Amino acid sequence: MSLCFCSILKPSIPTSEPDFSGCRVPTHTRKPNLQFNLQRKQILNYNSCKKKQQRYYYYYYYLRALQEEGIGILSPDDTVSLPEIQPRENQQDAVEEDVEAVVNGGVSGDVMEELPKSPPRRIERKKPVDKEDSDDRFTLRNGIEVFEEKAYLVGVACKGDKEDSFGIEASLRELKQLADTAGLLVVGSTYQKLSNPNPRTYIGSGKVAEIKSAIQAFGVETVIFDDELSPGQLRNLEKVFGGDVRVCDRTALILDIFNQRAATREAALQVSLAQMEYQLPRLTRMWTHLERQAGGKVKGMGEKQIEVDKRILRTQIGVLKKELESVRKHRKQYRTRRVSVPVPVVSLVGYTNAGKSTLLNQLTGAEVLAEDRLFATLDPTTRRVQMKNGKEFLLTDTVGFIQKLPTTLVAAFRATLEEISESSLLVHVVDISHPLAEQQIEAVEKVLTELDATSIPKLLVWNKVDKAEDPEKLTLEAERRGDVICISALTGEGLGDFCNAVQEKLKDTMVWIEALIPFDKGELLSTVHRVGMIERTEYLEKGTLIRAHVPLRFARLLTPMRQMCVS
Ligand SMILES: Nc1nc2c(ncn2[C@@H]2O[C@H](COP(=O)(O)OP(=O)(O)OP(=O)(O)O)[C@@H](O)[C@H]2O)c(=O)[nH]1
Ligand SMILES: [Mg+2]
Repeated sequence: MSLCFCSILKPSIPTSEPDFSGCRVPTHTRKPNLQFNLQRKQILNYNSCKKKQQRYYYYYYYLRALQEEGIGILSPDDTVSLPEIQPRENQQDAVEEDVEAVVNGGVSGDVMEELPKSPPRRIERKKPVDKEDSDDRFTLRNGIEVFEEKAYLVGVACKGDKEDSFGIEASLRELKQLADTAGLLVVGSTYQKLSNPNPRTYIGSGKVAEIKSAIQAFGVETVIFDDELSPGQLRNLEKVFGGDVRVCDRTALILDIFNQRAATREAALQVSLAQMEYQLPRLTRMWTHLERQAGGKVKGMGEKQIEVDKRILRTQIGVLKKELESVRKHRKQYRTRRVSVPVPVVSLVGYTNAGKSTLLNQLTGAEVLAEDRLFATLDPTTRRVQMKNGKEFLLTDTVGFIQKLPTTLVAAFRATLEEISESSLLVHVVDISHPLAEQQIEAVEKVLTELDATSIPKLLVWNKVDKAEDPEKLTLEAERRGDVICISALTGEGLGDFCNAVQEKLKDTMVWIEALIPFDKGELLSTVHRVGMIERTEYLEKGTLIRAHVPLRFARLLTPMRQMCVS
């Protein structure tokens, strides 16, 4: 996994070829999916990585990224040629390391059933054989071979914390899913109940010691906290856990997933910007090595460097913002064009993995990626839905929400989410088979409030009824409530009812008009049929008299004909 604490600096990968003899060339030779800051990612990973094989892996892809296109922030003299390193002959397959799990670990309370138990306290794990241990952990993700870092998860349940309706165990389960999505290998987890988080280390000193022993026992490379840590807490924890262990939080993890998945220029820019803004107060760690290398003799050198870095980072944030602005201008023009077509826009919103993209695909034949992973969709996709009765509306798939969604990301995706705020109707898709469906609904409502989208009419949809324990009971409950539709986006069940419900809801968002449409404006009449709801038609001498519900924008277009009617 490559946590994207994007390096913003001139790369410090040596331009002369380092000694990688005996290292394995990545087996997947597919073209790496060049992301906006892939080079920077590889450089930082290279620098923070101690294992020779891993370092070679990052070096290899860094060079490939350079060779492919030369994107990123690099000066021309950084270009180096790909070293010709022969893979070793008769390379042995990885040898499974024998880790003996022992009970009585240091986990307080019952953590997730499916997560491995806590590490042994007393029994020391055999020291891993570097190469074999690494070889086993190369996997292919999104077309890029990545190294699965070993991760350990940590949560804190604060007493009297009403906001955390998910509960610490469910929240950690979700964090594990996020870690899986990011390509990490979760080896254990723990949590602590506290009245207040420790301002220095977030968790108590006993828990810190417990995690330290887990790090040694499992060879943990990354410790992930379920909540956002302050830069100070991050620094202190890294100090206690030791220089090689990376400490990060949920926000950094989500940012990394977004970074891996950003497919369009706008998404890549948004994520890069959010990463840099997240990175700015946390720069310290990258330069502690200067102090260490100098053996303390040139104290303060790292500190000066941090100031320089911060300045560079701020400049780059400015550049990114400008670039993003121009991309957004284009998007706005496109949206304005679309607005001139008076078809109502319906947006799918909901918790990540609820089935939004599957629903869009079922209704429109779109081929949006839908998979059992968190944050499969980052960019909005809009398609036209044609109903059997000839009516139509535009359906937009959007990025999924999650509890504890970092405010930086909500802000970063605000532009993309403008799609939502300009919709006539929001369809809130819920995975009703999920044990925490209610809590997920609340989390989505919270984000919608942050986005000022509460005034837009909503339709609640219970998806995945086919997967629910008692689908019949759910259907009865939905009928009793009257404000929710039961569907299965996967099997297509209930989609007819869904479209009718959308139509009904859209009607509430339309305005009532009476207009006399001249016979030579036939196309206007057919538009009314497609996007509005005609209740009465009368053929008069001067044209067709209609009484109908139409979208507000379209009503404006019909103003002259509405006046003709009055006269
Ligand atoms: N059993 C069942 N599975 C479903 C249904 N709808 C979606 N899924 C599955 O749920 C998983 C997530 O579906 P997506 O459509 O990608 O979910 P999404 O809401 O777009 O997720 P993000 O893009 O991550 O926000 C996929 O594996 C789908 O096949 C359904 O009605 N029934
Ligand atoms: Mg999706």
